[in-house]
Amino acid sequence: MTIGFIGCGRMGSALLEGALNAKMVQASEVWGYDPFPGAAEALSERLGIQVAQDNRDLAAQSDLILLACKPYQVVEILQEIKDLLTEDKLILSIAAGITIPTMQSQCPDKTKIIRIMPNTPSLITQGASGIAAGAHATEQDLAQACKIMKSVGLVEVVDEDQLDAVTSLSGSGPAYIYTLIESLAGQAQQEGLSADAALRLATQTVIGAGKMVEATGMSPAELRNQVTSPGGTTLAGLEALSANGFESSIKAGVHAAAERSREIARES
Ligand SMILES: NC(=O)C1=CN([C@@H]2O[C@H](COP(=O)(O)OP(=O)(O)OC[C@H]3O[C@@H](n4cnc5c(N)ncnc54)[C@H](O)[C@@H]3O)[C@@H](O)[C@H]2O)C=CC1
Ligand SMILES: O=C(O)[C@@H]1CCC=N1
Repeated sequence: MTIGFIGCGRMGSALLEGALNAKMVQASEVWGYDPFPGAAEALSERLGIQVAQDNRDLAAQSDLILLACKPYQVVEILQEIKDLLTEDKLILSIAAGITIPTMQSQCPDKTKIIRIMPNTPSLITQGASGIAAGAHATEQDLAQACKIMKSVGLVEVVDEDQLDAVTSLSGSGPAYIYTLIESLAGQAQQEGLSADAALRLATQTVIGAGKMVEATGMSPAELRNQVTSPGGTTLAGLEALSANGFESSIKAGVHAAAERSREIARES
């Protein structure tokens, strides 16, 4: 099997490295193309992959073609490689908001397509991705796509219409958490901590709380109760958060991102 990466930017190179680490393929069976000078060449020097001359060369060489370019480039690139898409090839796309029907409409009738919504922690193998298969993709195709994504983190197989929710949660979510860390650390500084210590403590608190949910199997509500003593500091903090709209702000943020994802899909 050969895998080609159309776009060797942040996400493309992370997934490429993940596929190699998972030993799905040898470096000599991986192709990369990126018009940005040196992008694919740098991966070739570091990891030993092959550099394609252009997207057509890459499509001809690859059994599995992973679109890791910007969303607005997907249709144009599929038009460019359309005549090379034989029935055995599998297209994977991580482009936000570009639906399987939109991609299918640019490809030969039976083209196998799988759509993925990853997130940036995939760059450090801590990703959380949603995966949805198109009508012509087989169970084996889905298993291959899952294997690539599992090499960089957690994977949930979903229906395509659930990918907007995945985008609004785990796709955009790292940005919400960075904002949370910034706010926690910023206020702790006001309360007397140094900037560095506040950032370290805020970051580890987010990591530790997430790992508690994962490791204990307890619900977030049960874990919250363990922290909250009657008449204590946590209760005072939680009440102030609630009075200032914490939960409703988060719900509004996730909803706005999901709506924007649906809107981008309609426009594509
Ligand atoms: N950054 C994020 O949080 C997430 C990004 N995505 C999706 O991942 C995709 C890639 O995003 P990033 O890696 O963050 O962007 P990036 O800008 O780092 O990478 C995109 C790459 O595509 C290359 N490119 C431009 N024109 C091309 C062409 N004609 N053929 C081949 N390659 C071409 C660019 O030179 C660039 O290196 C996007 O579609 C985005 O929607 C999905 C989930 C999360
Ligand atoms: O902001 C965006 O549109 C992309 C999709 C998910 C994360 N970044």
